[in-house]
Amino acid sequence: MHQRIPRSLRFRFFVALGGLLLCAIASLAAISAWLIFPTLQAEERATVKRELDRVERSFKLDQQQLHAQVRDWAHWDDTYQFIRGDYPRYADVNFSQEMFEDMRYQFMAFFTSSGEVHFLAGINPETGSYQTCRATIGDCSWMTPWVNSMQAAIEDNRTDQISIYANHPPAIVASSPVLRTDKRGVSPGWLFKTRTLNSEWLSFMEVYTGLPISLSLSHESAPLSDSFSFSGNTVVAERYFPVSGSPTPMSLSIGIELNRTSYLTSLTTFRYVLLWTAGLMIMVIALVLLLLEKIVLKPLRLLTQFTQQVGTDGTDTYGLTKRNDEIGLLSRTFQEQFACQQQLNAELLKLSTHDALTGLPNRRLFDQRLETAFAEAVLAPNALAVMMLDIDHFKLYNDHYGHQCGDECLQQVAGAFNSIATAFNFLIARTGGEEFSAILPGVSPESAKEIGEQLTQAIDHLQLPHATSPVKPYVTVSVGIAMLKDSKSPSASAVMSAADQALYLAKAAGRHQVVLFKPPLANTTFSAHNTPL
Ligand SMILES: Nc1nc2c(ncn2[C@@H]2O[C@H](COP(=O)(O)OP(=O)(O)OP(=O)(O)O)[C@@H](O)[C@H]2O)c(=O)[nH]1
Repeated sequence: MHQRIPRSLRFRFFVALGGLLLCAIASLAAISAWLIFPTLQAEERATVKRELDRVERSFKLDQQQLHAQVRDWAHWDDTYQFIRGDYPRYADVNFSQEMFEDMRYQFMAFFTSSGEVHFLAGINPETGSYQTCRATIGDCSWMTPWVNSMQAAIEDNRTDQISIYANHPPAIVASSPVLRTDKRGVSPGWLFKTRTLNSEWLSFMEVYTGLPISLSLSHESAPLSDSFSFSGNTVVAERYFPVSGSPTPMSLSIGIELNRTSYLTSLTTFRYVLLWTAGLMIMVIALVLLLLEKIVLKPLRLLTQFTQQVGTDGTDTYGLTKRNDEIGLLSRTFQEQFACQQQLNAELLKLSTHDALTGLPNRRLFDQRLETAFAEAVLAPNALAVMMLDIDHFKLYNDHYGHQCGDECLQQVAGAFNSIATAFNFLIARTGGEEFSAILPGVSPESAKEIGEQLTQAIDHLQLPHATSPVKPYVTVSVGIAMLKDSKSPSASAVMSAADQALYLAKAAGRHQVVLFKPPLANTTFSAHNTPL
């Protein structure tokens, strides 16, 4: 039966590894949420901002070109003469609908130095027809808002600059004072040119920038700023420009719509990388677990079972001791240690149950065996004889030959006793200094006496010299025997006591004899019935 380990190494390792895996996944999620995704989003915003910058540069370039063209025209002697009234054919020679369309001009206005209209030309946004006038009347009345704004700019001294007019659609307006080509003298007036930011202009900008562009006017003044709106696969970004020449504060916004392909591709790639990383991590951990289970945990589990099993039947069921690794070494060491411990236990047991001098069982073992034999005899019921044997005049032996020789004598006597006990299969123990006891289960009184005789004869045959013995010139023994059925009460101690009494009689009767205990008869003394054989 293998003991279950509630907090096994395997359990602890799995828990630790599970925790580690959770931490790693949580870290990946945290890094993604707080580092990778914001970085990707910031990168996307930067990309959109760069595109807005590019569109703004194109827009500014268009304004500068218009301004440059206005200056070019305004600083031309022909224009100078025209505004002074010295070149009447100027308009016919230089202006045409094709020129306005080619240069993407909507409207052109010449003003005198006092701000009066000198000449106006433009393409009517309603009809698309080219018109030239000297005043904003009749077919040229559509020019009135332009002229008003421009005259306001002249009054405010806002000339020689580029502005955005909040018309519908809005327009960029460039102005310059008219001067001679060599720029000498006083300006006789001003030249204004407008370029409407209409659908044609948007198409032009789209071709120029390669981006879809939108334009809108807002009735709120906004500083130069950006706004972004991300939705699905597209991002709409707008850049706001302040608008001049309007009675109320207004702003113009140029918007672009961009595909989020790059961002979404990066996102998808990153998610794939993340998934693959997590998947690979789980796979590696599963593989590590598998290897760990196969290489370490399973053998360790078997080793645990082996250590439990070796204590009971000692078998190496899983062949662990044959392994050439640490588990094999541990198993072999454990097996050796266990064998060594078993041997030590056996030796300890022998030491605690056997007499060190003679090697015969000692009193402790004798008492245990006597209790068992007694219980079995009572249960059977069966005959049980016990025997007490004592060397005669051993004190005299010791005194004469010395204690050392006494020990050797004891060993020889014990050896002779043991031979007989082995032959008749009974237990004989050294239960005192020169006293021995035997248990003879299932023997009759006669057989017991016979065995007693054989034991005394065996000692006689040893012919161990005992010069001071009054009995014989060699070592002799006396034997007392008692049958369980003859003892005073049915107990192990009672039968031993009876055997002791029989031995006493044997000694009293001159020693070197076997006496069988006889139970006292009514009105008779105990000793009268226990006579030497
Ligand atoms: N050498 C030796 N002597 C022992 C040992 N154990 C007991 N003896 C001796 O055995 C002797 C027993 O003497 P007693 O009890 O007087 O009996 P005895 O001299 O044999 O006389 P009886 O038994 O009456 O015949 C003592 O002198 C003990 O010292 C032992 O282990 N070795």
